[in-house]
Amino acid sequence: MNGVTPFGERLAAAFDAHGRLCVGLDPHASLLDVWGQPDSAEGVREFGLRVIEAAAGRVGILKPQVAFFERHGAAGYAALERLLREARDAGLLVIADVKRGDIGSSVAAYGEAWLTPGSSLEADAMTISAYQGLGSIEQVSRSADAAGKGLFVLAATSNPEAAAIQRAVLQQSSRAGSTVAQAITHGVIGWNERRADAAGGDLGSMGVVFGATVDLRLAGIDTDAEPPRPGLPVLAPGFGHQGAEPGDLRLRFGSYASGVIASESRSLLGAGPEGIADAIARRIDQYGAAIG
Ligand SMILES: O=c1ccn([C@@H]2O[C@H](COP(=O)(O)O)[C@@H](O)[C@H]2O)c(=O)[nH]1
Repeated sequence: MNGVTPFGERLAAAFDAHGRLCVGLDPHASLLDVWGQPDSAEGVREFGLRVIEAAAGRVGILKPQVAFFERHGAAGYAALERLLREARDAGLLVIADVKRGDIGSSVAAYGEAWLTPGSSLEADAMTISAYQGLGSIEQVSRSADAAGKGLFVLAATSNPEAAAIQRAVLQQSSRAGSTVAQAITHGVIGWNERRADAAGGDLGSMGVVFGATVDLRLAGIDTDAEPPRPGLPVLAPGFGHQGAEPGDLRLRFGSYASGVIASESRSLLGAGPEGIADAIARRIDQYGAAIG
């Protein structure tokens, strides 16, 4: 062990302290308008600072959607750097929703940008895709792990049009006969199991993205199976605006429920700067009741 606290341990502590709500930071142009902010880099920065102020101390996890900062070019990235720093300084675990994927050496470079301690874009975890093969994320998985960072690999995403690809059945490889979503999920579970031999911990540091709107069984994921050990972190967008509700959490995720991070963006952000703190507090209570 190199003395860093694994992401999975920090996530488990965030669950214990604040429950499983994750506030999505998605400064859509229409929301900036509601918040009285211009659609500019300054606007997304001010919007983000207020969201962080409302989230800090109430919730444990923040998920900035990087696309809404990238819209504003270099100045948008400068705003995001400031927000990542402020959020982490305020004690929030930050998952950068960047969805990067490429050949292994290029994904590793994305990992250096977002997960290197001290880098200007440092987050606690990032979203990635393995559609160029599970081997393409091996290198970034090792460096994330060494830095105590986390990864969330797209498996069964919330958008309905993803089903055709994610439910497709593999023809070759040791996972022939599995759906794409299942092969990715089992690859991630296997990675956590191998790490657990060395590191222990109740929750792994590598997770998957399962949309809260998805019937996971149709994607080949058995939600009645024995829960994985260590537990599997599941980043679950789709609550709120996309239609899933806290009461769906156990129903949808079954034996994966204990690792679920329930992510909501527009449904909270739409409350505006005056209402967001109350909206967050209400949702925390509802998720708490749903998970028991
Ligand atoms: O499967 C996925 C993966 C990521 N997302 C992202 O989450 C938020 C959802 O926003 P809402 O306003 O709560 O609908 C957004 O950043 C997506 O890019 C997802 O929706 N589904």
